[in-house]
Order: sequence, then structure tokens, then C-alpha cells
Amino acid sequence: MLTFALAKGGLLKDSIKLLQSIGLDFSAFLDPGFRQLQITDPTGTAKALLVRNGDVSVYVQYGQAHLGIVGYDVLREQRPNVAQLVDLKYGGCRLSVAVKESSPYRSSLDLPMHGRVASKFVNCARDHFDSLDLPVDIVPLYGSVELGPITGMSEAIVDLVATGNTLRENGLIEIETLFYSTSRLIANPLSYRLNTDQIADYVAKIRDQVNATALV
Ligand SMILES: Nc1ncnc2c1ncn2[C@@H]1O[C@H](COP(=O)(O)OP(=O)(O)OP(=O)(O)O)[C@@H](O)[C@H]1O
Ligand SMILES: O=P(O)(O)OC[C@H]1O[C@H](OP(=O)(O)OP(=O)(O)O)[C@H](O)[C@@H]1O
Repeated sequence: MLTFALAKGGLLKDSIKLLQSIGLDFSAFLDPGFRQLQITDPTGTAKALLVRNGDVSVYVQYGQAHLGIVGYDVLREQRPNVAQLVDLKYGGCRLSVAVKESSPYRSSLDLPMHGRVASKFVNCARDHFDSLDLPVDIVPLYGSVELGPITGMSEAIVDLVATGNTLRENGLIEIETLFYSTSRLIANPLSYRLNTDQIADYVAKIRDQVNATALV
């Protein structure tokens, strides 16, 4: 049976809405009291696994899920062996360098050599500073990254920004954008090539739905 890996958290509502639009109902996952992590759509045609955002590509790469929905930011950070098929357009955000507004830094190159940069996106952050030939210490954090500069633990952060409210409310400013991100439909490369469980039909329906929505 075709299996999707869906990320709990910010992307879940839109992912379920998208799958509903192609006739697959996994809305039970949105019920806060619901505790099952694997469900079958009421029509019995597909299954969904509810996993952490950072684990979606793991299930897809290892083949327990044929398809998955995950942020492009995560794909850039993890570089998993999966096929990236469709830009789903929702979950828009960007990965940026931010510092305290009161600091003297206004671009990445203003940061001191061997200064600290806190991030959940350690690979993306390292690539960015390597490309500038600026040696910095990347400090891995798993959330509330904004506290790095606020507490003085780091000079800067590399973190996701959407509305910019979190930065503003914490006295930080964005000084550089690494890349923009939206959610992506990914597939296990072998299942996709072999068209296991008619993956191609579902991918085409999802692509059509996204294109139709973009035209509205
Ligand atoms: N503020 C935001 N606005 C819009 N999209 C966002 C925002 N923050 C993150 N995203 C997008 O949604 C995805 C999921 O973010 P979410 O915060 O739900 O997961 P997470 O807590 O980072 O994941 P994990 O559970 O693996 O730590 C991100 O990878 C990104 O693509
Ligand atoms: O620009 P904004 O619209 O304010 O959104 C940005 C915030 O959203 C994400 O955090 P999330 O809610 O995922 O929590 P986290 O700090 O635990 O990663 C990101 O890490 C920022 O903190």
C-alpha cells in the first residue's frame, strides 16, 4: 500500500489539506487527542506515518514510506538520498543569519573570526561561512536558537525566518539570507523509478492540484 511520511508540526495541517484534495483523508492526525502514529485512509488506498519533520526523509530514504512531505530547508541540511518531485508552495520561510540589533554586525563578513554562530542547521551554516572563508565556531542547538545572541553565548545565529516576528520580539535583525524554502514532495528513488503502488499517479494528482491552486 502506498505510504506517506508526514511531518508533525507546522506543515501538518496544509499537508493533510493537500492530500484531502486528492481524495486521501488523514485528518485524524489533527485531533490533539489522537495518539496513533500510523493510519490508513478510510478508502483503504494509502497509509500515512506521522513523524518528526527531521525524520521524514529517513523513512523515505529507507523505503518505509514511498512519499514524504518535508521542508526544502531540511533537505538542504540533511542531503538525503531521495527524489525531490514537487514544490508544494506552502511552509514558506528562509534560512538567514541574524544578530543582535544593537551589535555592530551588518553582514556575515563583519562577524569576528572564530566567533560563535548557533544553529539547528549546522551543515548549511558551515557551508555559508566556508564559502566566505570566514572561520567561525558553529554551535549546534535544537530550538529557541534566538537565545544564542540574547544570552551572549553566540555572536550570531543561522535560523529560519518567516514573518520575522520572532527576531523582532527578541531584539535581533536579519543580516543575510542563505536561501528560501517551501515544502517539497519527496520520494524513495527506487520506488519512484519502479512506480511501486502507482506512485506516479499520486505524484501527478498532487502536481496538478498544486498548479491549479497556484492559478487561483
Ligand atoms: N515560522 C515558520 N513559518 C513557516 N514555515 C516554517 C516556519 N518555521 C519552519 N517552517 C517550515 O516548516 C518546517 C517544519 O517546521 P517545524 O517547526 O514544524 O518543525 P521542527 O520543530 O523544526 O522539526 P523537528 O521536529 O524535526 O525538530 C520547517 O522545516 C520549515 O520548512
Ligand atoms: O519569523 P517567524 O514567523 O517568527 O518564524 C520564525 C521562527 O519559527 C521557527 O521556530 P519554531 O516555531 O519551529 O520553533 P523552534 O525555535 O523550536 O525551532 C524558527 O526557528 C523561528 O524561531
